[in-house]
Amino acid sequence: MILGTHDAHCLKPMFRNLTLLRVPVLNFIECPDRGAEVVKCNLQALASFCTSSVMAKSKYEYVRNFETDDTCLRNCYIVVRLDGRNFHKFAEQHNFAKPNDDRALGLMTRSARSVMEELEDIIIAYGQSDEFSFIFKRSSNWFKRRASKLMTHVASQFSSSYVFYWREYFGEQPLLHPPGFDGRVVLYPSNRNLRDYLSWRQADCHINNLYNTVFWSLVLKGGLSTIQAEDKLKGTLAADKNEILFSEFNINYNKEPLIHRKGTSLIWEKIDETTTKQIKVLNEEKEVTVTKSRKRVTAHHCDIIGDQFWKEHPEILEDDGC
Ligand SMILES: Nc1nc2c(ncn2[C@@H]2O[C@H](COP(=O)(O)OP(=O)(O)OP(=O)(O)O)[C@@H](O)[C@H]2O)c(=O)[nH]1
Ligand SMILES: [Mg+2]
Ligand SMILES: [Mg+2]
Repeated sequence: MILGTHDAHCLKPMFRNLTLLRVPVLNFIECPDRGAEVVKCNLQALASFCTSSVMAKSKYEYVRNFETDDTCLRNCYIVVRLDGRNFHKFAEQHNFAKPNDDRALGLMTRSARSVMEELEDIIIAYGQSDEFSFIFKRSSNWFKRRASKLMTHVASQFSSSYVFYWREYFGEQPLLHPPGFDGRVVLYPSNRNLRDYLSWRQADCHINNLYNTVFWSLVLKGGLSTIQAEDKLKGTLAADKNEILFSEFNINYNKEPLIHRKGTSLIWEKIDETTTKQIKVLNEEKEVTVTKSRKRVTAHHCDIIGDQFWKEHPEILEDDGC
C-alpha cells in the first residue's frame, strides 16, 4: 500500500501499537524524495486492529468489569473433579452391568487419557464409577490458572471424548442421548492434603463397591427384591458384608477385580519403545534396533492410600516436606 506523506504520518502511531500487539507489520519505508511514504503491511491485521480499537472505545466495553477474577491461588495443586450427570438413569438406559460395567469403566478411562494427552500439566488422574479427578501440578500456569478455563476445558474434552470413543467400548449399542459431566475445582496446598484427597476418593470407591457387590449379589443371585436387600444391609459393617458375600455367595471380596476395588489411576511414565530400522553401511543394508524413550499415560489399579505407590513414582509430586 502506498500512502501520501500526511496519511502515513497519521498512521505511524497505529503501526507502533500494532508492533506492540505483535501484529506483523512487514515494512515501513520512508521515501521523502518521492514525496510519499510506502507502507507495506498485513492489511488483514490492520483491518482487525482498526475494528478492535473501535470496539475498545464502545460504550459497551464497561461490561467486562463484571467478570470476576477466578485465578487459582499459586503454589497449590489444582484438582478438577468431574462427575456424570444423572448416571443412575444413564446406566439403566444403557444396560450397564451391575454393579460394575467394564465397558463403561474403560470408556471413562479412555476419555480421561484423552484429557491428559490434550491438556497440559496434569500429573495424575484418578477415577471410579462416573467420576474422574484431574490434578494439575502446583507450578502450572496453564490458562493463567483461571479456574473456569481449566474446569471447562477438562469437562468439554472429557465429554466429547466419551461420545467420540463410545463405539470402541459399546460397539453397535447406540448412545441414546448426550451425556453430561459437572465439574468443580478444589485447591490443595500440600502433598499431604492432596494425598488425603485422593485417599478419600479411593476409600469412597471401596465403600461403594463393597456395598454394591453385596447388594447386587443379594438381588441377582439371592433373589431378594431391591427393598429387601436394602433392609438386610441396613446398619451392617464392612466385616458383615464380607461375611454375607463369603457365606452366601462364595465370594472372597479381596479377590474381586482390582479395577473395581481400587479404581483407576492414570500417570505419565517413560516407556522404552524399540523399533527396527534398515540402514546402509558401506553400501550394505543392515538392520539395527533403535530404542526411544517416550512419555505415555499408563493406568494403575492399585492402592494409592499407602506410601508404596508414591515411593514407586516419586516424579508425580514435588517434594514439599509434607
Ligand atoms: N450399573 C452400573 N451403574 C453404574 C456404573 N457406574 C456408575 N453407575 C451409576 O452411576 C451412579 C453414579 O452415582 P452418582 O454420581 O452419585 O449419581 P448420579 O445418578 O450420577 O447423580 P448426579 O451425579 O447427582 O447427577 C451410580 O449410583 C450408579 O447408579 C456401573 O459400572 N454399572
Ligand atoms: Mg454422577
Ligand atoms: Mg458419582
